[in-house]
Amino acid sequence: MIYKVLVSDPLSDDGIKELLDAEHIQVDKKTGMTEQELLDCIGEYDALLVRSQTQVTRKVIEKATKLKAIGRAGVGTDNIDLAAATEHGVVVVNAPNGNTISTAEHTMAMLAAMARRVPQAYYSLRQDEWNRKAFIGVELYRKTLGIIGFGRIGGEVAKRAQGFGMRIIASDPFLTEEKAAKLGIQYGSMEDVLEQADFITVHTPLLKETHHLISHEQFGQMKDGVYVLNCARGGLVDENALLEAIQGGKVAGASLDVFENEPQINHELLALPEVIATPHLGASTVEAQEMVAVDVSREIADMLSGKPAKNPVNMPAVSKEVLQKLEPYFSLCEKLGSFLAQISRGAIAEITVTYSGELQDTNVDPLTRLILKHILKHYLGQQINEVNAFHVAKQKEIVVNEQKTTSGYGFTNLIAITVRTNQETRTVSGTRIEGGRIELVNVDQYRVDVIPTGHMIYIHHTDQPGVIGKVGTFLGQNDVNIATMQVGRKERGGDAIMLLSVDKNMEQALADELAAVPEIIDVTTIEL
Ligand SMILES: NC(=O)c1ccc[n+]([C@@H]2O[C@H](COP(=O)([O-])OP(=O)(O)OC[C@H]3O[C@@H](n4cnc5c(N)ncnc54)[C@H](O)[C@@H]3O)[C@@H](O)[C@H]2O)c1
Ligand SMILES: O=C(O)[C@H](O)COP(=O)(O)O
Repeated sequence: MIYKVLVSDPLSDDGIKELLDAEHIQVDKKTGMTEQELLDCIGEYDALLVRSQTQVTRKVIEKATKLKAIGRAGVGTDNIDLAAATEHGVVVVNAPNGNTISTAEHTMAMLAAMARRVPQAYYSLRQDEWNRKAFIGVELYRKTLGIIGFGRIGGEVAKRAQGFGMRIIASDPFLTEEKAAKLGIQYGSMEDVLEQADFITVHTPLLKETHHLISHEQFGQMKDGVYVLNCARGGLVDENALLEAIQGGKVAGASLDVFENEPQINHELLALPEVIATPHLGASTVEAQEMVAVDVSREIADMLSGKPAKNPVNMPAVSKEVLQKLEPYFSLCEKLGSFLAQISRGAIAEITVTYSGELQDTNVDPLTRLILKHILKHYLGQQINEVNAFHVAKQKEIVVNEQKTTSGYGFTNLIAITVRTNQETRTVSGTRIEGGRIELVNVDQYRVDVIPTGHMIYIHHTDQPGVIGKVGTFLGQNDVNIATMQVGRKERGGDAIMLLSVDKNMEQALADELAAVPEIIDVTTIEL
C-alpha cells in the first residue's frame, strides 16, 4: 500500500528525507495553495505536513476523507482546527522542541535591536543620513525583563537575558517560587510582571484564554516607557491597544515577529518609529527548519506504519517507557473489546474497564482508547480510532469508566470490561500470560480458558443432558469443525454457556437454526 503525504508549506528536503526515501510513501509538495486548491486535492492524502501558513480548517478536514495524520513542523497549532481533527479521528502531531533555541535567539536579537534602535538607524543611514543623536538607545544591563509564559522558549530567553545582566521576573501557571529561585529568577503574578518590568516579552500559546492577554488594561498597569516584545503569536497582544499605548507615550518601543492577521499586517502600527518587526521569522533558521521537519516526518512515517504518535496534540502524550509496557496488551484489548461488542445487545449506555494486577500503577489511557475503539467500531465502522474514541463515546452519551484494583484475582494482570446497554449488562475479562499468549478467562461470570481469536460461537443454553451432543451433531452436519470447546454453568440445571472455536465462520442462517433447539437460548457468532 502506498500512502500519500501532502507537504503544503515550505519544508527543507533534508528535513523530510525520511518520507522522501520511504518506499511505501509518496510525497507531493504543493506550497502556496489557495483554500479551494487545498480543498480540491486533500481527499487524496493520508497525511498532511504544514507549518503556520496553511489554514487547516474544519472544511478542509471534512473533505479529507483519507487523512490519518497532520504534522505541524513547529510548535503552534492554532492554524489547525484541532476539535475538527479529533472529531474526524485525525491525529495532529507537532515538533515542539526543534525551533526553541532559534526562537529564543530571535527574541534576543529583537530585544537588543529594539533597545539600540538598530533597524531604525540602519534605515536612516541608507537614506544617506548621519544622525547619531536620533538613535540613542537604552542598556539592557540591570533592567528587568518580564517573561509571560515560562515554557521552552521563555526559559531559554531567561538564560540568555541573564547573560546580559538583566533581572528576570516571570509568570506562568507552572512556575513555582522554588523553581524560579533555583534558576536565579523571580517568580511573579502577571500583575507583578506588568508593574515591575522594563521590557516585557510574551511566550504563551494563543488560546481562547490568552487572546489579547496584553490589552488596554495591561498596558495601563505597565511602567511608563516600557518596551514590549511578541515573538510568540499574533493575537496575544492587542494591536490596537498597542498602537494607542505607543501613541500615548506609555510604550517606548515594540518588537513584533508575529501579527494578528498574517500576512496582512497592521500598517498603521508598523509605520510608528517605535516599532521594529520581522515577518514571523522566529523559527526560520537552517537548523530549526531541519530539526522540526525531521521530527515531524519521523512521526508521520511511524504513524503510517501503525505506530503510536510521540507528540500528539489532540490526545494525551504517553512516554516511550509507558508505551513499551502497554504494547503487549494491545492485542488483548482489541480482542476483548471486539468480543464484547459482538455479544452485546441493545444501545450502549456505559462501558467500564477495570485494570488489575501489574497494570494498576500505569497510565492505561491508550489501552482504554483501544478498547473503546474496538467496541464502537462494531457499531460505527472504520471512522472510529484511538483519537476520536472518547469524543464519539461522549457524543453518543456513553459513560466511560476506567478503574484499577490491586487484586488480579489470581492473575498477574487482568483486564475486565463491562458493557451496560438498555437491555443487558455483559462482561468479559482476559489476561496476558508470560510468553505473550492472551486468554479470555471470564465471559458473563462464567470461568473460561480460551484464546480469543478467529471464528468463535457463543451459546447460551439451559444445563440439560444432551445439549452438548446436539450442538456437536448440528455443527458436524453443517461442516463446521470444532477446534476447542469450553462449557460453564452457574448451577446444575441452570443457565449455562458453551464457547467454541471453530474452523470457519458459521453463517447467520445456521446460527438461527441452532438457536431453535429447545434448550438453547441464544447463539452468537463472533469473528476476531
Ligand atoms: N515566532 C515564531 O516563529 C515561533 C516559533 C516557535 C514558537 N512560537 C510560539 O511561541 C510560543 C511559546 O512556545 P513554547 O515552545 O515555549 O511553548 P511552551 O508550551 O513550552 O510554553 C508556553 C508556556 O506558556 C504558559 N502559559 C499559558 N498560558 C499562560 C498565561 N495566561 N500566563 C502565563 N503563562 C501562560 C504555559 O504554562 C507554558 O509554560 C507559542 O505561542 C508558539 O506558537 C513562535
Ligand atoms: O509555532 C511555531 O513553531 C512558529 O510560529 C513557527 O512557525 P513557522 O513554522 O511557520 O515558521
